[in-house]
Amino acid sequence: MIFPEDFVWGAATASYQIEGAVKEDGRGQSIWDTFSHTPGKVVDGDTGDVACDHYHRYKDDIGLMRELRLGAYRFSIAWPRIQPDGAGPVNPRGLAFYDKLVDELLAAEISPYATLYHWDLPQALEDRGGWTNRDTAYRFADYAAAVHDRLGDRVHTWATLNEPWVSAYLGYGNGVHAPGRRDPAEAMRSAHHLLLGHGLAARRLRPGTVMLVVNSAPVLTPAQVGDPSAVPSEADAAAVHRIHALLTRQFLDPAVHGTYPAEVLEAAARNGGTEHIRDGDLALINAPIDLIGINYYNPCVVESGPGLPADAAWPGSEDVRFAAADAPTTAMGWPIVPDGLSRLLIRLSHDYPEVGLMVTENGAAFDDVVENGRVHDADRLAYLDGHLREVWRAVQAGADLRGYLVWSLLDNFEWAEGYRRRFGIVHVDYPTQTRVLKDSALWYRDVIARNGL
Ligand SMILES: CO[C@H](O)c1c[n+]2c([nH]1)[C@H](O)[C@@H](O)[C@H](O)[C@H]2CO
Repeated sequence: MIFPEDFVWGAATASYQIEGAVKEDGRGQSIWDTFSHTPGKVVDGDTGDVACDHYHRYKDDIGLMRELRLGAYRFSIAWPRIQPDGAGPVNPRGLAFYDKLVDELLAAEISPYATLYHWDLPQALEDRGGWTNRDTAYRFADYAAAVHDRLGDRVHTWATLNEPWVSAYLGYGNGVHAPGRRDPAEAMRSAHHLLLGHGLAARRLRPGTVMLVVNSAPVLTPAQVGDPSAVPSEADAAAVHRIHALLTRQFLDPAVHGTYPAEVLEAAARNGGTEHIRDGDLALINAPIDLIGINYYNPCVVESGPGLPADAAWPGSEDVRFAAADAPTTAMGWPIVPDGLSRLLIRLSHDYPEVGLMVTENGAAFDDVVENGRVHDADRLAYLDGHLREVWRAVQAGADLRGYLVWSLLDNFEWAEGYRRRFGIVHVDYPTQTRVLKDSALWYRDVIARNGL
């Protein structure tokens, strides 16, 4: 299975998950600093205070990327390093870190892909309402412009947001993520303001390549997981359609087509109203973009559940049951369904033919053991192999798929799960910060060298 000649192979990380140095060089506090230091929010009371100490070890980590022959590295920029309070003058020492990071990547012949927002909102903005406050969208666009002004001569691929659904619905809906608020109406307002920030920022990142990164999944009934030809009941089909609208179309329809699905407007009307959606907003959100970044881990399995209330993370999910899939699971409990990725990519290439696609995250957590300086992570290697075969199938089916970025380069701070869940193809021993290339990393290096499987 050989991929197109210009197919991009890379890896992804995010600032709060790997950098550490949370009080260094003028960095301000983020909502994840606040959240992780709040007792009971993160497993084992873990925080990103040190993480992988990437802020100090980035040159060595880029050496590992070069050893793996990565073509691209997707990282995120910590807004609180650039504007400690989320607005106003740029902190030169914060920007200088990314300046050096980018130069080191270019020296290693690795293309820098910068994500501007991967969840570490400056706490000062949260204190003024965070993403429930429309003004935050405008602050985000100013921040994006300041970063682009400094790095845009060398960074040519930009992601505005990482997974606005997660930011809105886990941050403001069920509170599992920072800032830990639990209000469906606030979640829906936040989703809209995140999209507004995306649209305002996208216009200020040209002439770069601009993408919106979304967590997405094929929404399937339990029977469809193993049998794509399974015919759902009318009620189950309606549940699938509605959840696909809430999970994926809520973000891609406005960004690519300048419209909201009716299901989203109906959910908003039942959860706080739609006054936050002002005339002209959708035109602002619908800024031209070049790519949709797809973060895929597993399908979303649903069936009708008459009488069930909406899930707090899913305003509008009344009468829907989120079901288990008949499949093996990762250490996160997520079902392993590789063909879900090809089914998703082919569907999105049909729904949004105007833009290209890139897999910006795919990977798996398994419990790793270091034996004689090696990590034989056969389960992660099998997961990646199975999913890459589906990426290849999607390309053969005509999807305009530009590349694949594995999540993640390094074991890192896995949000509310802390450090107990390891997604890296490189093992990190946190007490010593020793890095070890897992078998999956050595395998991935060979995939890249062959440009295929
Ligand atoms: C349903 O999974 C989401 O799409 C998702 C999974 N993941 C993500 N989003 C985030 O973008 C990463 O920061 C996480 O570390 C990573 C692993 O949990």
